[in-house]
Amino acid sequence: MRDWWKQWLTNLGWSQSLLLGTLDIVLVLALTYMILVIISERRTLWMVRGFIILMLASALSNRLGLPLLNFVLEKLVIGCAVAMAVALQSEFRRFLEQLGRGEFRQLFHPSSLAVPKSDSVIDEIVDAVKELSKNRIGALLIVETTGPIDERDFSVPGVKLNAEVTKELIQTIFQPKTLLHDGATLIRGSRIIASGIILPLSGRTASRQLGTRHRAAMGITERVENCICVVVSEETGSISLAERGILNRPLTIRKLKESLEALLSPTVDREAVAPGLLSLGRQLNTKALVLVSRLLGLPRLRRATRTTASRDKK
Ligand SMILES: Nc1ncnc2c1ncn2[C@@H]1O[C@H](COP(=O)(O)OP(=O)(O)OP(=O)(O)O)[C@@H](O)[C@H]1O
Repeated sequence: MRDWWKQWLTNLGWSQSLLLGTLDIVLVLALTYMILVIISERRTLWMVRGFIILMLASALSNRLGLPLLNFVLEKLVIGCAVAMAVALQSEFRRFLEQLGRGEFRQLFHPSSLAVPKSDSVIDEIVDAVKELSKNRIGALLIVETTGPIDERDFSVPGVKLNAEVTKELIQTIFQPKTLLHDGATLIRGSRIIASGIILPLSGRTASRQLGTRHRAAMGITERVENCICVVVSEETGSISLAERGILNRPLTIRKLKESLEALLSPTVDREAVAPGLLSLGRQLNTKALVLVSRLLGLPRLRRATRTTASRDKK
């Protein structure tokens, strides 16, 4: 196989280096696209961009023959790589898991942005949490931010509900005498998907006061980046919000509402950085049409491009 490949490349002659060069560029582009898909947040992208700049600077200093600068930059690159591995551990974990499961398509497929939570859904959640906290009823809500969570990330997937999010339903679920009060409840968009979900616990050392409910919230949010958890303590009635394995507590109802609004609305920080391949294709198509219409001065083509652009905006 290897000999055949070598023979084929030799037969190609001068076009061999061109072919390999193109293949090299295509593979690097594919890798870059995959990284953008995995990162999926502009905030994190800046960090990766900074890292790439450092690597380029290190390569440049090597080329220019500046050994001292190169030495410092190389050490900096190694330090940053370790820091990034820690900071992006959930992304790395997801990447390795998808690779291990053989889900290659998902590696190139940006998780579609979830329907932004309407104010009414946030209000229903906040009102329910307020009542639960007042009555010291323990609760654990998982709220999806971008894209659905894979059920396999839960220890036990719970009981499917698929019901509209209302404060009455959330409060009813967590009443201590109901069958579903134990475990977590999953909210996707404006629907309650399931209840009685058992989550993986966080391995991080947390405050001694924190029991399994809080550690479960930390566990799922450090494992899955596209969700947050709202926790109401049964013991104290305090409210906590877990994001990326970090527990913010205690929160007032006002602070919880502000945080939910900030985290669940599609703001700049949560904007996807890698467009879907379809939308990428459509954008390229539009740009090509604009160029052709400008060159040829065709009014119809111009109108067509305007229509495509406005469809994209919608
Ligand atoms: N792995 C888990 N996944 C989902 N829910 C869990 C998990 N472990 C515990 N819980 C929920 O937490 C409850 C037990 O809470 P525990 O007292 O251990 O935690 P806590 O963090 O101290 O919370 P609280 O302040 O409400 O007492 C269980 O009854 C169950 O409903």
